[in-house]
Amino acid sequence: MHCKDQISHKDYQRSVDWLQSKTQHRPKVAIICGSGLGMLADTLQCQESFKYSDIPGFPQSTVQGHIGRLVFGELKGKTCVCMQGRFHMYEGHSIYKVTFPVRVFKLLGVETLIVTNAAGSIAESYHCGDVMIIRDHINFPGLAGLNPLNGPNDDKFGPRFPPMSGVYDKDLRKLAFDICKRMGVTQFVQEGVYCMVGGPNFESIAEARLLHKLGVDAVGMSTAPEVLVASHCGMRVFGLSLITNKVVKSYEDSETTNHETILEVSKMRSEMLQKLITEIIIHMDINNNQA
Ligand SMILES: O=P(O)(O)O[C@@H]1C[C@H](O)[C@@H](CO)O1
Ligand code: HPA
Repeated sequence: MHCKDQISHKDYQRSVDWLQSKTQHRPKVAIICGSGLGMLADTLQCQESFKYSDIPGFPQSTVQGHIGRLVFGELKGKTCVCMQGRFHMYEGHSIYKVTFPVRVFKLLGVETLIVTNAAGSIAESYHCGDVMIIRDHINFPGLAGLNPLNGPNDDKFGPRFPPMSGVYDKDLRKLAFDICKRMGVTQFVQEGVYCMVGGPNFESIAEARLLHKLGVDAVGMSTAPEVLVASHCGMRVFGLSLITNKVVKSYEDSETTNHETILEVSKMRSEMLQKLITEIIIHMDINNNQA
């Protein structure tokens, strides 16, 4: 990855101009759907959708379970934009391309970003099918210098040295938990630390044990770069991990992880997740339609 891959303000604006010429929707909330979780977009009313391949500057989704469409619409009167499929570095995209849509959302007027992902559990108490409200993250690629904010800082988006404490909005986390109580699903709900690794391989046992020692609750291959860029440009961030598999931490355990099982578990819980996210959006303060 080189800073030469960095994307200019003009390039983000080109994508924004294209989208605004095609849709009247002016979203305040953006949702990034993780592996197998794209069905949420299908529940939007008054939908208008665009294939990534048609949007200037957008890369292509290549992972199964990531459809590759940007869907605009309303959830109970609140205007949203939903990524049916995200980009991962392991697909070969630069980290700037992975986070490209987030800055496009910012320029479209989005104030709140909701990120979802499929993740493996490191915490002993977690089960497959649990939903983890993300309290914080460990960004391994970021710690190693692979950061979407590398290169000359664009002050129009945010400061050179952004803080990363308290990124996952406390009020939205509380709102989500209260909604889970009302939905009667708290037995499936956790709150914890998500760790991003580069992928595309799943973890070795020694790596899984290391993550456990570091206080990681769930591990995945996305989310942190998008959250970083959103937070840098002042967006409010809320994140959910769907626990799709248990990460093997014992040499006696012969179980292995695969993407197909991950997609099956995502499917199983997608309805609950859709309901939860819809309720969160309905109940969050949104300065709707005042672009
Ligand atoms: O986009 P997410 O983070 O939901 O995708 C997860 C991590 C890998 O991309 C893939 C592994 O099955 O699912
Ligand atoms: N490890 C990394 N990424 C993942 C996993 C996992 O176990 N499950 C879903 N995404």
